[in-house]
Amino acid sequence: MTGTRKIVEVLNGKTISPPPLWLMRQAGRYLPEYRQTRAKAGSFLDLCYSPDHAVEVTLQPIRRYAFDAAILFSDILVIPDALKREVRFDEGTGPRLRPLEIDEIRPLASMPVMDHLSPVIETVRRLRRELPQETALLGFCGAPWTVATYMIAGHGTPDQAPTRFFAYKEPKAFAALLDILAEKSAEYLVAQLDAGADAVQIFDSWAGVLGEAEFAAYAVKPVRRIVDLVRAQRPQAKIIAFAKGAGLFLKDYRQGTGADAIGLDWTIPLSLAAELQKDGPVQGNLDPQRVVAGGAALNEGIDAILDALGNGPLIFNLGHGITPQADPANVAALVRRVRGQV
Ligand SMILES: O=C(O)CCc1c2[nH]c(c1CC(=O)O)Cc1[nH]c(c(CC(=O)O)c1CCC(=O)O)Cc1[nH]c(c(CC(=O)O)c1CCC(=O)O)Cc1[nH]c(c(CCC(=O)O)c1CC(=O)O)C2
Repeated sequence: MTGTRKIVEVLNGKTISPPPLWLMRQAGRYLPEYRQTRAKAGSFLDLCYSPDHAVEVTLQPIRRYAFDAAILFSDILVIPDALKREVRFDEGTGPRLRPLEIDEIRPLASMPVMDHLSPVIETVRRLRRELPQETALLGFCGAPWTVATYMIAGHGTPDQAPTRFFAYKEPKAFAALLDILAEKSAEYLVAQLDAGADAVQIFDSWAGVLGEAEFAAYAVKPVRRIVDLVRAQRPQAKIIAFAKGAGLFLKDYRQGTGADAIGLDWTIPLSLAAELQKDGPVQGNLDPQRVVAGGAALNEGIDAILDALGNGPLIFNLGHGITPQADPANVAALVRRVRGQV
């Protein structure tokens, strides 16, 4: 049945017109129905670990927009949470974790994560049963670099300076942390695939702060390790890798990581995107603020992407997650325009 899922077809290199689409963070705060469920669920992580609620919020944008893929409602920080880093999401201030000390790194290797994450895997299983047959189901994890930035600093930071500093001062310990995160993440992705995910995405959302040597060592190498570990167990796995802000470093990113498709943020020129598309599927890359602006800004952004990338293997998406300020009516307009229904 997966043959009829357009996103799986594109991940196999096929050009489909109009392109299939989904949006990062499509289940989220911009939807009133998400906010209602969120209010009932308790904390944000309670929502992530409650299959009933996580299935409900994942399905909400599918009911509204019939996106070609659902993305599992979870978060990249469930891995540190499973590693006992005491992850908390305070209202409006973003995540807080217990900052990692250097001597706490190596013991992480022997910590099991899958018991803690079993409710998320149950959510995947239920979603595959409840989604329309033609709708793909995507799983995901954070890339080791991006997850490490939260574990080292203990919270989000503007340019990940604490982690860049730590990596320069303690390169061996930092490399060990990235290795451990790659192994735990690969185990988590294989479980998502086995539970019914058609493909998985690896989010390296903070790759854009890395210099050339650091991008190779902290972004490409650990993601390649996840891809190799997953493919060693599930050779047919379809993997999307998204390194936000990577710019010209994307030229070697598909080959360097072994990913089937690469996600592009909105700062990637469409001329470069078209070059990258010659090597395989690309995903993106509308500026999420165009969805907030709506009107001509939204339409012009969509048209430029379809003109430049619509004749090759493309999964239409934003260049990063949809923001809470987006108007659901603008998302409906986006879907109609991408599908040529205007
Ligand atoms: O600012 C920071 O560094 C912390 C960011 C943060 C995270 N989870 C968070 C927050 C607070 C917030 O979004 O306000 C907390 C978070 N994660 C999520 C939500 C829901 C929403 O966006 O309104 C929220 C807000 C929760 C709430 O307040 O109700 C859910 C989430 N996180 C994520 C995903 C996967 C995806 O993006 O589609 C998904 C699933 C979305 C879906 O099912 O449609 C992944 C995620 N979580 C996170 C990151 C780090 C980078 C980033 O935020 O963009 C990333 C990767 C990424 O989106 O690029 C960490």
